[in-house]
Amino acid sequence: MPDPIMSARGYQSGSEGSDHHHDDDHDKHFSSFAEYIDHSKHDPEKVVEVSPNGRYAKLNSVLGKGAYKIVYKGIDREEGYEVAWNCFQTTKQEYAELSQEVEILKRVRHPNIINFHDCWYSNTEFIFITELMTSGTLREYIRKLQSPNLKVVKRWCRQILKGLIYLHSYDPPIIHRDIKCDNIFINGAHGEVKIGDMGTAKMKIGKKYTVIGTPEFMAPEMYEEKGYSEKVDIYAFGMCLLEMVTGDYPYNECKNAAQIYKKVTQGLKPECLSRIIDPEVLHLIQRCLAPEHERYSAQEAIEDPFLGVEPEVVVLTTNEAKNHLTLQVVFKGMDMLSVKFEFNADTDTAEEVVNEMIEEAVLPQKYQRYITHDINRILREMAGTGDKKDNAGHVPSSPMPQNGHGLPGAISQLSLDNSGGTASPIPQLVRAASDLNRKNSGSEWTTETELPFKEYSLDAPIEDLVNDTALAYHRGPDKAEEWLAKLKNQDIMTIGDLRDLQDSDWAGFDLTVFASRALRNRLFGKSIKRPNPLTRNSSGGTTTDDGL
Ligand SMILES: Nc1ncnc2c1ncn2[C@@H]1O[C@H](COP(=O)(O)OP(=O)(O)OP(=O)(O)O)[C@@H](O)[C@H]1O
Repeated sequence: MPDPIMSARGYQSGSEGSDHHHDDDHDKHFSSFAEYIDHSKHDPEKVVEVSPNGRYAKLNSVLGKGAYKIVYKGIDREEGYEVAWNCFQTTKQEYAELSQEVEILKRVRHPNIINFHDCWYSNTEFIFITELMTSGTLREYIRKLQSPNLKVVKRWCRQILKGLIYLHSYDPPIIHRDIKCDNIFINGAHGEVKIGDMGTAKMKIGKKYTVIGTPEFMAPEMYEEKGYSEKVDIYAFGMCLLEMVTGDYPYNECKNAAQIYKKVTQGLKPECLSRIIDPEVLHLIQRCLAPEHERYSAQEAIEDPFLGVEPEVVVLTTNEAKNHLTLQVVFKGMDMLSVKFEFNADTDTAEEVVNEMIEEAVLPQKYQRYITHDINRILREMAGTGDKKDNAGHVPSSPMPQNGHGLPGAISQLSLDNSGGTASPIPQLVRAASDLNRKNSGSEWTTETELPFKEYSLDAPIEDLVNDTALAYHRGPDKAEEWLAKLKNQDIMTIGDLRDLQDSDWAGFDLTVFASRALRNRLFGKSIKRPNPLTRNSSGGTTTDDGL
């Protein structure tokens, strides 16, 4: 039988070394078996232990050591990915007392919290398997980047707070108790930040150097031993933010824990706080370090102006005439949150479209002014592009005032001026408007109210609905084609297929908010409710439905 070690690791004696091995050891030549054994002891990929259920393997590679635990690289043999194998010295009795906490930890699942996969007790050690983080801790990163810029700091803070919001939303809240930059881990490639060292705070009680938490990051109420709440994590987060922006460990002016204790209980803040000049950062830190009853919750902290998400509207596509735009509201700093919609510069106004999306709860009300302003900026820029081409001198003095049809007033004026001249070098936006006016007066275009409501049979092809909808909402055949393709991509072929869908299914079609709603409204026989600023009732509600 071949020696399992030798065959597994490809031992080659000096003279017999073959060149057909291609793993890490392959190019190494050992002069003796003893040398090979010695090498394999240091081989970081060597499996040195296996979990009782056989799923996890511990490798011969230490990722790091803390005051309480040693962390090794491990492998999840079922899924084939690397994990962190954590070894924590404790008694079986203590381990047994943790069983309830462990069950909770197994259920904690959040993108900003390191996953806890499994645990067991073996030979004086509590062993637990967690997600492996590849780029070390936030503290190491701060040292590496010297002083990270505020954009990066904001991104980190949002992620940490999202994790805390999640933990604190449990009933009773899960309190981490040891938030600090060493317990926050980074995955470098995507700048992903996750809270780690979950659940070990309790285990550290009764150990030699017992404090729950780390003195510099401990809120005053933690020293008082009168009980504390999840707000201690926010205090610690405030200290982390202080470290992120100053690069200094808080209270590094203190020589020992006793000095820190004295300062904290007297309400004296770390010296490095006085170096912060940015008023927004300072405000957030102060709200996190405030006495417990005045301190931010995690939710309040993430909504602080320093971290507030800034929506930005970007143009995804435009037609040649630049009057049919596909726009997207992107929330900088919020992963994945964006809203895509179509905008018809001839018939829509920024105000109406934004109001509509707020009514439909697609956008939060608080961004109304911001997004409206940004859409208007885009429209102005579009009109501006046209201006450059307008060497006939038809430059709108102010392209943005809106007329009742949502067309920038000065532009619609211009379109009338140019209605007869096809060769006139009018702005593209203006030319499109005049084209549309002409189409609307003929049979090619119509408004929805002119299309009678139609009951589609269940086996009718979706083309019927899509084409009618595009026609009703002034969208051209290209749009109809686009919508059709997206539906057919998901195997939607007939009206019956569409009628069976849930709201969540519609969300998966990659249709714009507008397209999705227009199709549904047509299918279920409703008109889109659009607030008309000209006919608001006294209570500020909407009285009309202009049928668009
Ligand atoms: N999930 C992980 N992925 C990668 N490395 C890790 C992971 N968890 C811990 N480490 C590494 O192991 C080291 C020790 O872990 P940690 O600091 O959590 O130990 P501890 O004894 O619980 O902590 P402390 O000394 O802060 O109380 C960390 O500094 C880090 O380098």
